[in-house]
Amino acid sequence: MIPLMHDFEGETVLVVGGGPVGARKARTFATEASVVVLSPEFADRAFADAETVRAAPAPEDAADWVERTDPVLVVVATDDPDLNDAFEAAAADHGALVNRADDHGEQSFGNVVVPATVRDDPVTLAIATGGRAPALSKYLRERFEDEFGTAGLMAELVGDLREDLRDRGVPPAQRRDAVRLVVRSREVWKALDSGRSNGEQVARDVIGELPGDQT
Ligand SMILES: C[C@@]1(CC(=O)O)c2cc3[nH]c(cc4nc(cc5[nH]c(cc(n2)[C@H]1CCC(=O)O)[C@@](C)(CC(=O)O)[C@@H]5CCC(=O)O)C(CC(=O)O)=C4CCC(=O)O)c(CCC(=O)O)c3CC(=O)O
Ligand SMILES: NC(=O)C1=CN([C@@H]2O[C@H](COP(=O)(O)OP(=O)(O)OC[C@H]3O[C@@H](n4cnc5c(N)ncnc54)[C@H](O)[C@@H]3O)[C@@H](O)[C@H]2O)C=CC1
Repeated sequence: MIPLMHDFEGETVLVVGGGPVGARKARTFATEASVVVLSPEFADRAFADAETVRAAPAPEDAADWVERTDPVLVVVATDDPDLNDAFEAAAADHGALVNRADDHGEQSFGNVVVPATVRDDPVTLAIATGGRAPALSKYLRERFEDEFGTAGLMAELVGDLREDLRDRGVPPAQRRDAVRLVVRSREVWKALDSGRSNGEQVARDVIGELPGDQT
């Protein structure tokens, strides 16, 4: 499977099933999309600012609910496999993507998997195990969060640096070398722990050491 990024801003995501898993997926997608959670009962969990709709659709009602809510993605997270099948089919008919929380097998076209995600804007790191060991995805996410808590700051710093070097007319090969030096520099990472301006200062020192003729 090949990960791709999807922009859900301004879109609707329908989550079917209000258990702990439905709640987790609702929180994931509510960071960007309008989320509707459809379920007869809701677990005592946070659903972020998702709209919760109390209903217990039967499999034959699935198409109606999908038409009515018009989602680009349907997350199927009930404990009823027949109902999950019906919502998967309705999503496909509607041209929406589908995420089945109860399936770790080979995914057909239009079926997507939700990875564990490290987010430190503008950095996004997605982790998956081909459905084999989601608990490992979670553990690796926690490790990366601990290890690279300043990745977002580094991305901002490097983004500004690239623009600055471009504006100053530095040729592409030298710009690339400079950027590579900065992102690989332990000193810059360390300096970022005490803030952006420290990181920036150390980055400038590191670039100063760049031989002009390096390719
Ligand atoms: C295929 C996939 C489909 C999908 O949901 O997209 C799927 C499927 C299933 N998960 C199951 C179980 C668990 N899932 C988690 C946790 C997460 N599961 C997530 C994704 C995925 N789970 C996709 C594959 C991702 C990959 O490739 O790794 C994460 C990463 C993202 C998210 O869901 O938000 C999130 C961590 C979020 C985070 O913290 O960052 C835990 C850990 C825990 O709860 O502590 C357990 C219990 C331990 C265990 O069973 O391993 C079961 C069995 C259910 C049962 O036995 O009844 C199935 C169904 C099956 O395997 O058939
Ligand atoms: N992908 C993942 O990370 C994981 C997936 N799972 C799978 O996801 C499923 C859901 O997990 P949990 O939330 O822990 O289960 P759960 O049993 O706590 O929640 C199921 C939810 O579905 C709702 N539901 C029942 N009938 C419904 C209907 N007609 N329409 C809409 N909603 C209905 C229930 O009210 C409940 O809120 C499990 O059956 C399991 O197969 C479980 C753990 C992790």
